[in-house]
Amino acid sequence: MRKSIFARRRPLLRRGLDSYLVLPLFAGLLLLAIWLVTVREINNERAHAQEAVSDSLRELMGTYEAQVSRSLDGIDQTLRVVKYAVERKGALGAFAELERVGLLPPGVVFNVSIVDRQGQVVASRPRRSSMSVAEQPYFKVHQERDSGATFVSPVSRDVANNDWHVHFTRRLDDALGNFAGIVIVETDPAYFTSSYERSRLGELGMLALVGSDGVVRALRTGDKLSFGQRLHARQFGLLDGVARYSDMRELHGVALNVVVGLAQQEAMSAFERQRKEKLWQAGVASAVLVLGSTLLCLWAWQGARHRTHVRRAQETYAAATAASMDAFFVLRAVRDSAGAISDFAFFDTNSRAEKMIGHSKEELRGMTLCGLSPQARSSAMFAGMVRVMQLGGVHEQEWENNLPQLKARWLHQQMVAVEGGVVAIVRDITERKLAEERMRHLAHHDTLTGLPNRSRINARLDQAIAQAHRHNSALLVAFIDLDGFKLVNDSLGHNAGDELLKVVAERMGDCLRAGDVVGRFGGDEFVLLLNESHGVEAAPVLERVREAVLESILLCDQEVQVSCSIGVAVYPDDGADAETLLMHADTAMYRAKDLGKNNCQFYTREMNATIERKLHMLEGLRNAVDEGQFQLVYQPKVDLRTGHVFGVEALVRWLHPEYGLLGPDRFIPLAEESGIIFALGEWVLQTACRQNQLWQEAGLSPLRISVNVSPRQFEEQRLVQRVAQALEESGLAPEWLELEVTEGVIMRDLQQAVAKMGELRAMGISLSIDDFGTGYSSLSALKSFPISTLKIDKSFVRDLGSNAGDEAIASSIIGLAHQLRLRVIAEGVETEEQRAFLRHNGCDEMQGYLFSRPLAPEQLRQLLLRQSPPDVARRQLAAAAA
Ligand SMILES: Nc1nc2c(ncn2[C@@H]2O[C@H](COP(=O)(O)O[C@H]3[C@@H](O)[C@H](n4cnc5c(=O)[nH]c(N)nc54)O[C@@H]3COP(=O)(O)O)[C@@H](O)[C@H]2O)c(=O)[nH]1
Repeated sequence: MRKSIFARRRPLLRRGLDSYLVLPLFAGLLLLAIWLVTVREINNERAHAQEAVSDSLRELMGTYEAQVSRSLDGIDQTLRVVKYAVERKGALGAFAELERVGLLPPGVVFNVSIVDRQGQVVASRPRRSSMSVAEQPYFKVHQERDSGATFVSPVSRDVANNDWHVHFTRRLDDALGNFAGIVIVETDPAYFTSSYERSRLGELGMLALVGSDGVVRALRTGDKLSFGQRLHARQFGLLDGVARYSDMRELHGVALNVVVGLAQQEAMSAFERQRKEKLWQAGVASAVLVLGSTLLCLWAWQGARHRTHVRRAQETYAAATAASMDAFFVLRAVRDSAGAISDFAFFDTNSRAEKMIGHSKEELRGMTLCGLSPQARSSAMFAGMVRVMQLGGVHEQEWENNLPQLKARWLHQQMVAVEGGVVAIVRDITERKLAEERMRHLAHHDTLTGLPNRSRINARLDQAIAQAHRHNSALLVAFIDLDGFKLVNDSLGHNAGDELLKVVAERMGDCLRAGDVVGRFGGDEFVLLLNESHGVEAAPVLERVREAVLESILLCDQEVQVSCSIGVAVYPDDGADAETLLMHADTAMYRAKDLGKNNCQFYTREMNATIERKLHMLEGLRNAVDEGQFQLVYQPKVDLRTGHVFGVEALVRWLHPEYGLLGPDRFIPLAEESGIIFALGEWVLQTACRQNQLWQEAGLSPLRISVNVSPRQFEEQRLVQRVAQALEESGLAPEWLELEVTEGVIMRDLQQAVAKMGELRAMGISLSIDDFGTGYSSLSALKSFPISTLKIDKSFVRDLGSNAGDEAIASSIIGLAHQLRLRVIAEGVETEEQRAFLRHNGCDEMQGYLFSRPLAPEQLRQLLLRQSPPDVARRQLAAAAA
């Protein structure tokens, strides 16, 4: 069941009043009231009952007293009548007289006797035999005392028949007033209790006739009759173990008391019944009350406990949410007349939410979501909340915020349905989203240029192929490789290289049409995807790109110029899938390189033949060293001042079994690429050293032989070791060996290069920088090179005499070299004009076709002999003839 969180906290007093603590108190008071009323009623009932008992007693007493008084009056009457008759007629005639007038009492109840002064019964009714009562106390009382009153004796046995009787006696006097005997009226004691009525006295009621002497004349309790016992008035309250209400009254004119008693048990039985009934009712009411209040109390206690939990949970929630990094919104659903959710009203928020929304909690409490932001109704947030209210449970979603009131771009929202509304936990995930975007971008883009990377280009190419297929249009895939980038990178450093790539990337981008794509494939390789839909040709874009790349760039305060080689494959003619198109574009690009760079080539099937040839060459190259297919030619180096050959440059040739004699440009890059350069370079080094040593041993003037060292060769760890080995094996002195390295090779890792050059220099070997001017050596770096010669690249020499720029460069290099105390050699000197310029500008040495092409060893030997002094030449010729 959903809990409502919209209930506000109730006031303390109300919470206290209906709390489980008040209930027992209230129940206790009610219980007390019940019992007070019950006890009071019982007491009242008791009082009424006791009053009724008193009334009954009084009534009984009245009745009993009247009865006994009547009986006693009758007895006394009889005594007086008999006395009168005796005193008038004598004892014997008295009864006859009385019987005649009917004044004698019935003999069944009373015995009447006349006793003479000796105590002898002289007459009796009913008749009995004579006997003496002289010893009886009642006779003696009258004999001894002259009293006209009736004496009532305690119950005693009759002398005649042994029956128990109460004796009432009166004194008889003679004419002189002397004692003349007594008159006795005796009766059964039961006579005085015969009026016992069960209906009034109950089973245990009491009637008694007691003498003033305390001796009981007759006592009836229920069916039991007794007499003779002496009892005090208060003892009648508890006889035979039965408690009774009793009353005693003295009879007038006779020393007797009448006593009536009602058994408390019987007299109060109605009351007791009622009392029990009331107690039972009160007991039941109490039990119901206790049970009810206990249950109620338990319920209230549980309720209070639950409220406490809820309160604590709310307090915890409030504390937790207040400190939370997430924004909490408690929103109550607002429904329209049809019951549909039309809005959400703010109910509660935390401080993070206040910040996010720019309103305080108090301000928000009076607002609705759509009231705050009308766009909210169409937002993902609103839809999510409605959904969670309909489906329940917990829902999460991320959405891009379009509500200007929320100060976040991306939000993560977790919603929980509660009774009547939702709790929304909202987190600003803008930073995470941006980071993800960045990550996504990085995964698909090149960090340096920001262009799509290889994986992205592949994906875009797949899309572009699909689109071209759909539209039945052509797609151009251009593979672009920068020419000379390596040189810039190696010479000016990686930062300059990076800058160059960024500029080139930007320029390429500027050349594209809408819908074209440029990406960086890695290193200095770029790929263009150009659509040729609707007959619009893409070739002009390629030309624009080529020209844009060719524009010079200022890097490290130097103007640098690079070009690019472009290879193009066209969908669907050159391939139907991305891989094939890229492969063919790459092939075309290599063809562009082969054709002198800075041009664009469209893929043709023949290009594959070139590639195949290249592979074939590579295969042959692997065995060429072992099979002795290489040979060295030597180009003389001439002193410009003397015109004498002072050294030679060893240049390698490959006598290919199929293709004939191949120049180094055809196989050196392949050897570099494949690593065969290590073995080939070692062979060149050893062969050159051996040849030079042979020439020297043949008596020719010693020459310094120059050997070209390629970049990978120079970087190899074992270079110094290999050089030392070549010298050792050939026996050539180190001063007759020179190694030529290019600027780019040195600049690639300047520190290590300088260290390695230092090692070689220390061995006594000379070092020169080849193709100087085409790299980007800094002057400060140049100072630290342990070199002896700079070689001016033939590209600057070619136009000497006609190109002022080249002339300026050449003369600058010469001046610079001399300032650094280096010798300068110019290569590719083909004309007298060039030689004249060089000589005139102080160039020290030259090599070129003007003087000699590269020569086979024997040809060179002949040339050297020609310039040797005559005696040396003669010796040489003789040696040759021998
Ligand atoms: N790592 C190695 N590189 C080598 C080796 N042998 C040669 N090479 C490098 O190959 C490049 C081409 O060399 P090559 O075809 O031999 O051309 C050289 C000369 O023939 C040429 N040259 C000399 N004089 C002239 C001239 O007057 N005009 C003209 N057009 N060309 C001329 O120049 C090349 C020598 O250049 P350089 O080395 O810069 O002095 C070349 O770069 C060689 O370095 C090798 O064994 N290992």
